[in-house]
Amino acid sequence: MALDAAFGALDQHAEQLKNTTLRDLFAADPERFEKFSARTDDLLLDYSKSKIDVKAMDLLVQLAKAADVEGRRAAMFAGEKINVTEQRAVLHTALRNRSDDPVVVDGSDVMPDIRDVLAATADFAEAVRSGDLRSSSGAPFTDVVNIGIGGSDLGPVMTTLALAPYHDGPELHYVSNVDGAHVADTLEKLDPETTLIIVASKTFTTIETMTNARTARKWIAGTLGEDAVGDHFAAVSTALDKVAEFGIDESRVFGFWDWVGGRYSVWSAIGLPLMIAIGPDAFADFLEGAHALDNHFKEAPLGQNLPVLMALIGVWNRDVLGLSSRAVLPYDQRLARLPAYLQQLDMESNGKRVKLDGSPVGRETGPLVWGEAGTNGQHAFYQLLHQGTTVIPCEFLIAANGHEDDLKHHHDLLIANCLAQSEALMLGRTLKEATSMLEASGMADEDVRRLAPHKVFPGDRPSLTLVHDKLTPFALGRLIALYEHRVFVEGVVWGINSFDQWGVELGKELATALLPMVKGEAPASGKDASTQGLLAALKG
Ligand SMILES: O=P(O)(O)OC[C@H]1O[C@H](O)[C@H](O)[C@@H](O)[C@@H]1O
Repeated sequence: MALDAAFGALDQHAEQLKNTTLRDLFAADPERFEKFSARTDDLLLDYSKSKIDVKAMDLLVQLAKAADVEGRRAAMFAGEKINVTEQRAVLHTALRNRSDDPVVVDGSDVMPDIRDVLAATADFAEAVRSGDLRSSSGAPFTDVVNIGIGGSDLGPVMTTLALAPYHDGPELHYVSNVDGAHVADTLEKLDPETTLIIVASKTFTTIETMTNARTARKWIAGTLGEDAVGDHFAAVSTALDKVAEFGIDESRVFGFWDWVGGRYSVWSAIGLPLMIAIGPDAFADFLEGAHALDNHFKEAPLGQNLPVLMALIGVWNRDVLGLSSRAVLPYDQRLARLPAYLQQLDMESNGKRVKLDGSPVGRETGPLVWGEAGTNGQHAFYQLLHQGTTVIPCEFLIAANGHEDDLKHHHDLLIANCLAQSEALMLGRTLKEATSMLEASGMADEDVRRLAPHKVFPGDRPSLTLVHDKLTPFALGRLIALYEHRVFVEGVVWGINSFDQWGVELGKELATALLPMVKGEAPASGKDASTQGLLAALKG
């Protein structure tokens, strides 16, 4: 079936399903959970609370076939240059390839280089952790500051928090924002004598990172002397010449390659801060988890393939049902930064409006991704999820076990809350149910009539739930890879390039042009009236 026809069949089927609620679907089929859930090892995806039936899933799998998801998947793993606008391969999967299989780009196997850099980062991380690597005054490093932004920040930040129970190295800090408050607040707490700075930037040109790196350099040189700088800096980049210009010794520079997208780079040397925090062995488990999911993605049939299923439900919600956002709701405090991480992964990848050939997509593409850790979100924005006029598909994440063995009662409450939310969104509460509930409380009839509409929940609101055993390094690696491949499959179905990010360029260009005007070195003439007015308000 051609892609347009596959979409057409889905649109038609959605029309037929329009008047069937999730309540109806559950009432009609006691085996709905078995039919619409899938597993790989201890990772379970429950998609039964999505507005789908068997026919919708069949049509969605046909859509995936029509879009040649299988062919595109094979092309990605094989190192073909599927990032066509930048003429690059897309090989973050090679970074966590734990098999002996070669991965060939431009005729040569990239695995030996990957293994070399991984070994070098592991040696460096071990030396920092053990205290073998010393500061300029001979002290072991107690603190590490990673300076980077976007993909050179969010992955390490998110995973460092997620794996807090595995930390046994120096303390990690992250500086990303060009706002001087970020670097100032971070460095203020630290002793330069025992602080190591990692400058992480794929391009080594990003203005935020370079500005923060120079400020940190001044902080070290200003307190410990210019000669101390070399002992207190390391770098991660693909632009080794630019790192050398900055003055970081090449023995402390860890490279990666243009076929690693920034938002897919946590598996590369960009993961160095995480490796310093949890150690190379736990970092290897993290890679193993991602590799296991890569194998699942490659091998499982489309209808049992977790990232494919998540993508198809994503396309169904966004494109067929027209739901414009999705909320990521991890019931895990240590995944508090996952929504921010997924915002870059998903929205930078699939926030596109033209296809590979430059023609308009003609359908909806990537949704707005947002979220917050449960249960905090429940006491903030869930009101809108349950009773607002906008339907927002939710994605719940929960582990069967926490790390706090003596606080199991907390975890039971966490699970109960997580399940209650998806149940409430699905079921809702009818006017009849609200009325009888109020009547049963002995309320006067007039008050019942007045209050009942406010107690109605429309329900029929879709959600996915991901369950796993425990948030280990392996489980975290697997979870991130799951989302990466989900984004990939959605991008393939929409026919877009998920691996470039031209949309971030215009703002950068304009900021560069505005800087002399902000500094008062150039007139603001030629700017629109609003920009001129704002400049005047800020700079007088
Ligand atoms: O690692 P860098 O080259 O410093 O890039 C950092 C980030 O900035 C860019 O503007 C892109 O939007 C991101 O994809 C990237 O991760």
